[in-house]
Amino acid sequence: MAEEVVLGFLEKNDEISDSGEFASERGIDHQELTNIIKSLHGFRFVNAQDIKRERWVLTEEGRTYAAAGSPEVQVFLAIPPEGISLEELQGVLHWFDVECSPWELKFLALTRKMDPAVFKIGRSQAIKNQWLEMGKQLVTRKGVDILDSTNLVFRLLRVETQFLGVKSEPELTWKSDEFAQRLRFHLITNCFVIGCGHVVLLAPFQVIGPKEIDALKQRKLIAPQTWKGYSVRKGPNYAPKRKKFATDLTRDNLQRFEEMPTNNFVESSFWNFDALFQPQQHPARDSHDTFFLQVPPTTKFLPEDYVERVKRVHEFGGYGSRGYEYDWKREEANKNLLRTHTTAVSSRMLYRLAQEGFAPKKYFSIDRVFRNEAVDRTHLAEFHQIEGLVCDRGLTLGDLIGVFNDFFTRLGMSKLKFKPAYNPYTEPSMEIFGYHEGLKKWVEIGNSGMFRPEMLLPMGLPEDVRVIAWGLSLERPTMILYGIDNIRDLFGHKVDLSLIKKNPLCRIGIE
Ligand SMILES: N[C@@H](Cc1ccccc1)C(=O)O
Repeated sequence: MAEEVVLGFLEKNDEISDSGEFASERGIDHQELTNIIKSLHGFRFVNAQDIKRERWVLTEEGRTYAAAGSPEVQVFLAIPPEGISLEELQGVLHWFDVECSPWELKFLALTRKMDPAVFKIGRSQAIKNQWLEMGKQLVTRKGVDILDSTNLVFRLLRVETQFLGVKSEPELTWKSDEFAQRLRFHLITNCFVIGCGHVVLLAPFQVIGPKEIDALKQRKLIAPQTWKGYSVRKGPNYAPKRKKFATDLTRDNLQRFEEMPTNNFVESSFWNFDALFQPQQHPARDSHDTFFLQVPPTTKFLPEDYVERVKRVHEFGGYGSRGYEYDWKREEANKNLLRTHTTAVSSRMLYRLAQEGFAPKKYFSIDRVFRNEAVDRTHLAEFHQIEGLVCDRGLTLGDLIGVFNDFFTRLGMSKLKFKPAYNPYTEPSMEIFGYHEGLKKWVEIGNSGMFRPEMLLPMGLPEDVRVIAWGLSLERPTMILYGIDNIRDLFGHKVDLSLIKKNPLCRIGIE
């Protein structure tokens, strides 16, 4: 485990001065190490400082040449000593009489079949280098030393060795197997052509000079890249081991809950607000906070008898409540919007459950919601909510607190704070805060409560049924867990694609 390697190293040493070197010396993937460092930093197990370096990396074209040989060498090698016609040359599969092991032969064979584009570049470079005699009928090789040409590949390999931090040949095997194989392949092909293996053997480990870099850059075979890493020291919460948490969502976890259908981002104000006993003059229902739809502006269908009961509870109360004592307007309820919370789906589900006949249920959903918010480091106008609810007879606030303690300790978030809050649809209500070590402040990660009778009873649920419910941000706890201090690094167009490419996929087996 890379995390134990980091913590173990810091137990005996003051500092990891360069995460890149640390990763490559230990055969750890640097991206994986970076994620671990960020997470440890988030929990103040370590202090991490950014390091940035400008590096040259091979472009896709550069990588093909590093793997298959430079185009000019490919062309040169494809020409037999007696010469060849141009047409033939293009499709040639020429064979050199060499003694190689089977995999070496396979590599050699691969390079002989030439792509027409590579052929064109290779031919013009080979002619420019004066390696080829272009007769009317025949193309023949000139008796040349192609050390220069092999250098193209070796220059590329040298860029790569520097990038990998490889300093000598023995290091190669454990630095990168694939790279070592490629290098070996070039040594074989090029040694036998130029017959002076020791010269090229040394070449990859020489530091590449600015002139060579320039030439490679001009041929677009290399490109600059900013490499980001960390230097790491012990943090205030340092311990040689971190308690492990079950962060994976297992099939077993999921099976105990039913997933709510959250595939409609457009919702009516009725299900998003009115059914939740949210009065029509509530500020959240203003266009400053909510995105209303222009087309289509209103919903087509609402269950009429239920709408009537909702109207009555808003206006006059009932079920032991006074209601809000205002004039409830159907037009307000009809307005379409982008749902502001997935609790809109919870209200639909509970209504449906009441129609079907009550049975104890556990529901969850994870999906997108929208709010007309000013975007900053911790806010986006669209984000994801993890919604959950449990309905059964006789549930209490203690059950709700129990669920959170269990849920968040399993996610590895130990510093939690609950604060009394207000929601029109829950009583009591609690906000949940988690401490963000990086931002050095408490961050709200969710909101919760027990649904009010004014919401449940008009639906037709039995009187003793209690519903504990919560809506958590998906992004906030993720930021805390991974030490990310800007939500835009996690979601939206500024996300670093390598984060997506390199992070493991979570797959949940369904039989
Ligand atoms: N809908 C609330 C979360 C919540 C869900 C369920 C009960 C209480 C609160 C929000 O978006 O913040």
